[in-house]
Amino acid sequence: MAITAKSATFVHFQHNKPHSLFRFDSRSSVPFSLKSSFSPPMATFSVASSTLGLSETFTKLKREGKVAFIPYITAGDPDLSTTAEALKVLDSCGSDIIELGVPYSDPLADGPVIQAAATRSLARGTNFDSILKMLNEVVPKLSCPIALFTYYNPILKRGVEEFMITVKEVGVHGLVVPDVPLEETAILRREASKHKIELVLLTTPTTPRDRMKAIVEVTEGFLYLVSSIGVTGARASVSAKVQSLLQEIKAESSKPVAVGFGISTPEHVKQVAGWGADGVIVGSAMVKILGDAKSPEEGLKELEKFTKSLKSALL
Ligand SMILES: O=P(O)(O)OC[C@@H](O)[C@@H](O)c1c[nH]c2ccccc12
Repeated sequence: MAITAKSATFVHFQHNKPHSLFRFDSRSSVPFSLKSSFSPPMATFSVASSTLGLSETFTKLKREGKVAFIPYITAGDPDLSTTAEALKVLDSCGSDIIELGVPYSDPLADGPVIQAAATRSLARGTNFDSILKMLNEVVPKLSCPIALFTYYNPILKRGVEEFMITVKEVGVHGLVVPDVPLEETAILRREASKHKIELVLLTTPTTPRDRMKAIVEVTEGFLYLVSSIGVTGARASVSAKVQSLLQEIKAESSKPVAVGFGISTPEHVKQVAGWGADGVIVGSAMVKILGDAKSPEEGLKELEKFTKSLKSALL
């Protein structure tokens, strides 16, 4: 299904107005009535994570002359026990960092595949506490770090400090909040660094250079370079602009840069790594496999095959 501005309700990343990362298609403003699934913490967790953090992972890979493979999946789709197994599959297939999406009722930056996954997951009753409970059990079995992916409002709803404490307790290393504008990251950054959570910020092909520099300055773990405007979703090709964007960013900072949006084949992975990316992020193509499968077992088998095919492009 082609992602059109209307269906996505979201035209492209807004870069010059600080109020939001995203500009909406005026014909379809997204209602902010939240059906969010967050509730106050029910349980406490404590697990010391023995894995490396995000930036340590990139430092290690750089030393080995390798590029990070970073898959994204939506928690609770098709269900949380399958998510737990999928995390182990992705880890065992050589993922270097895993992005785990917290399903949300208004995923503005997501294309149809991930939006549908979030809807299915919420419909099954997935909520933040059940995700934490699953992570508390699975993280100690993983060798790669988890970067939690959530929209801003659920964090605000839970309280920034409480959110950071809780995710740290279950062993999460990183956090990506795609809809928090740079001007509003101060409190997030303060609480994240207090609890040793690496807050990853995003830049896009239309972010002005001075704004990109400010974002690169404060991002932790790595910089997420969005390859193309629009929403998430597998694309036939990755914009060649990424190559010059990577050069521009690397002229400003030695921080690792991982590229996402549209990457869905081994050729894409090889191409983006060849352009100088320190990491390659694949989301929708992974989510689609789990969402389309006739059973969780089939989904996990297909996920393993697909992940190995992409990872082999980096070896
Ligand atoms: O789905 P893609 O096109 O492979 O892009 C990765 C993307 O899914 C993942 O990083 C992500 C999921 N939701 C997001 C919202 C904004 C930016 C990025 C994301």
